[in-house]
Amino acid sequence: MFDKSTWIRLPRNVVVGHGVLSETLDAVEELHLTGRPLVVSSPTPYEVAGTRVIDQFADAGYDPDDIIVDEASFDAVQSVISHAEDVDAGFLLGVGGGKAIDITKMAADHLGKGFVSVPTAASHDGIVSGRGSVPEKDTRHSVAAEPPLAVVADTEILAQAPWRLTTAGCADIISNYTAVRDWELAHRLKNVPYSEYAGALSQMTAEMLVENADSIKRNLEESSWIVVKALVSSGVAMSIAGSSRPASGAEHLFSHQLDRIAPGAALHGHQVGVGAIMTEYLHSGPQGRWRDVRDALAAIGAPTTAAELDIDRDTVIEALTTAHEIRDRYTILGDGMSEEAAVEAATVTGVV
Ligand SMILES: NC(=O)C1=CN([C@@H]2O[C@H](COP(=O)(O)OP(=O)(O)OC[C@H]3O[C@@H](n4cnc5c(N)ncnc54)[C@H](OP(=O)(O)O)[C@@H]3O)[C@@H](O)[C@H]2O)C=CC1
Ligand SMILES: O=C(CO)COP(=O)(O)O
Ligand SMILES: [Zn+2]
Repeated sequence: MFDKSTWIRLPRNVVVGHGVLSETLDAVEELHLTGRPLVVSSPTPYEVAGTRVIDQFADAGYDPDDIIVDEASFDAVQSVISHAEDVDAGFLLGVGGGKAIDITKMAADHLGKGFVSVPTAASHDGIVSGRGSVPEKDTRHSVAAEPPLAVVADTEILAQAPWRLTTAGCADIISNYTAVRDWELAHRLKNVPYSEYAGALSQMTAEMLVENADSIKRNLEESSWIVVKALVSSGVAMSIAGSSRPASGAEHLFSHQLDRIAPGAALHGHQVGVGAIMTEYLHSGPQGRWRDVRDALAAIGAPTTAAELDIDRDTVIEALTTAHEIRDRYTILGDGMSEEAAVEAATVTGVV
């Protein structure tokens, strides 16, 4: 008997373009959401976009409330949940980078309330995904969360954000190459469920971004357009898969481990990009495609070395040799790299 079933939860409205922040109210009203809007943001995005979103709702007769979060943690999620309950929020808008958006989608999931994603940086592919990524002690959880009902991505705002945030988003997409390789490997070796559609979409998204690398330039708003479309596409791949597998493999485990050992040193996207150079080397060997990954990152101006991440050699080696412990996700790292092998991979690829 055929007894498979799946839920693919995708946004209804994806609004992308110059000045579309002013259409947030329209995008929300079109969803028939009711009650009090709660804007969840972090300090800079609050200034850049949060206040304008609040004003829009206030002018339209809503009674918006807001809360500022500083870190991606379960405590922060809990504080948003408590605040939303206190003010009787009807729906939540996450305004910011990956941190604010992840916290909001997890809080909305717990509350059973609608969630709207308003990215202020094209820095990560969690803009659309129904996953939240949160560190806790020695591990990092990829949690099922409320996918956005609508996404409002204003390319004017994204283009005005620091350029390094955009190159981080590009690197998060380029890392899909190795994430899909790891996923295929886990399927073959460990019978992990694999979705051909999600894998193909994720890989195609990375290929299209690399093909468009020449058009991704500082001070060019069209760059934000190209990158945010890729981030949306990658998030859709995660939604189809029902996991972050299409966009998160060993290169993400390496980055998550860096977040523990060297917190705040570099952006998520930049770390996973450098991780992808080394994990591609592990997949395909010295003559393999790791140079293509490195060159694609270099072409868009993302870091390709530990020094560019502001991380020292020993930290890279420690993160590589311990990354497999972060979570139960089978990757090319298997049951762990020896120190000698980690030094070899990081040295041959020029990361250290
Ligand atoms: N759920 C998922 O599927 C995914 C989740 N992620 C998660 O997302 C996070 C990484 O996202 P990222 O965006 O890099 O992290 P942050 O949200 O921490 O944003 C990075 C920095 O950019 C600042 N910022 C954001 N927007 C602007 C702007 N318009 N102008 C100036 N500064 C701005 C933030 O300011 P401030 O300090 O004030 O916040 C912060 O300092 C990680 O926690 C990662 O795990 C990543 C990919 C996928
Ligand atoms: O960053 C992600 C995809 O780009 C997903 O994060 P996780 O590794 O926590 O699932
Ligand atoms: Zn990522």
